[in-house]
Amino acid sequence: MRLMISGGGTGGHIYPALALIDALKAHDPHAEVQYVGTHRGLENRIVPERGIDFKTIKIQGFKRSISLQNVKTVYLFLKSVVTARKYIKAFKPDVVVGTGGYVSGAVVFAAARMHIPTVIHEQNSVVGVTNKFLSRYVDKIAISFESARSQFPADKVVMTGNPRAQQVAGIQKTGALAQFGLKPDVPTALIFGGSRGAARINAAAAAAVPELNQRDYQTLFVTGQVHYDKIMDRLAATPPADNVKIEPYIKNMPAILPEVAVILGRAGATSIAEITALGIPSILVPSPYVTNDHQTKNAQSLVEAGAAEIVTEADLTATSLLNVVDRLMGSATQRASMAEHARKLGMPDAADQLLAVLESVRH
Ligand SMILES: CC(=O)N[C@H]1[C@@H](OP(=O)(O)OP(=O)(O)OC[C@H]2O[C@@H](n3ccc(=O)[nH]c3=O)[C@H](O)[C@@H]2O)O[C@H](CO)[C@@H](O)[C@@H]1O
Repeated sequence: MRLMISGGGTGGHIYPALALIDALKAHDPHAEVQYVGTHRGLENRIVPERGIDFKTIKIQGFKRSISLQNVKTVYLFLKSVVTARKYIKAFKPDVVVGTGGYVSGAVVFAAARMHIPTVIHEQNSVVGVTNKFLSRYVDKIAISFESARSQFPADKVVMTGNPRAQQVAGIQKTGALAQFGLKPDVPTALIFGGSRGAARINAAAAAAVPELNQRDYQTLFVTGQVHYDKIMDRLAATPPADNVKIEPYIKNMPAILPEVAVILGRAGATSIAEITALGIPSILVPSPYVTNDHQTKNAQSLVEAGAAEIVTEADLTATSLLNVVDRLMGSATQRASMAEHARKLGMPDAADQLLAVLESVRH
């Protein structure tokens, strides 16, 4: 199969695309893949590192208010459709897949207009702007939450789950925490705010470091690349002890996750696919800054199943963070129960399901 895939901006759109590519290559070692992203998004760093053929398009999102910027956005969108057509003509894909982000809008739209089979993958329970726009033009729409179904044309929707779930499911512990100087046999809490880090989670976690230093559990606190220096400056007077490690970004999250006892983090859809595929107890702090508050809805599906707890961003302080993390780290029984409930929501064959959708639309 010749697969062109596009998804950009944040890790939540990129990692599902990479997981699908891995699954395709496992089934068909001769498959050819081209990834189209932007030069500004995280994909520009993550995708070429994996040796995947990577092309870029310049594009920007719409501002919610009427502005001159929107005129520029429309111009850039039309221009990017022209660029996408050029890439498609040269690569000759059998199928074009979009996993979200503005860039996938231009690529998938161009492909649909050229009568090339198209599929989009929606990670969230509330549909993103780009996928909503594309839903009119594409052949099939793969979803990860049942609640997304009614927001798309019914005849196109297939429930597949998030392919990242399959990539992490069943991964065994390898002692990967040792690379950060942590002990593999001591329970570890992972604190991170999605693929880009979250200022409020960082502030609460940084203020909690003097206390975390005293705990008999370990903490791995991932700040997000752009926040790292600021957090380390802030902690100059109260540096982390040996049981607390602070990192800007984790490159190989699938290796780390099976070793984590509890996650405190955002409720991004791809994080949730990982949490449920592996059965990790979680404390979710939904981002209030996303479209239609979709992270709260993502999180609620886990809370209702007894798999997670929610702390709102407004309630998140060093004290509330310590209270909830201490409580879960102190109760192996509660963790085991949450883990079991989380695992029940997991979709460990999601990448195969999505591959089947790709095969079904191929001419
Ligand atoms: C602010 C924002 O717009 N967030 C959206 C974005 O979140 P975001 O990009 O944060 O995505 P998710 O939380 O869904 O996924 C993050 C991904 O990055 C990985 N990771 C994270 C940190 C790290 O150091 N290393 C690493 O590899 C995680 O393992 C995971 O695979 O896309 C999601 C999926 O469409 C949406 O649900 C989120 O609402």
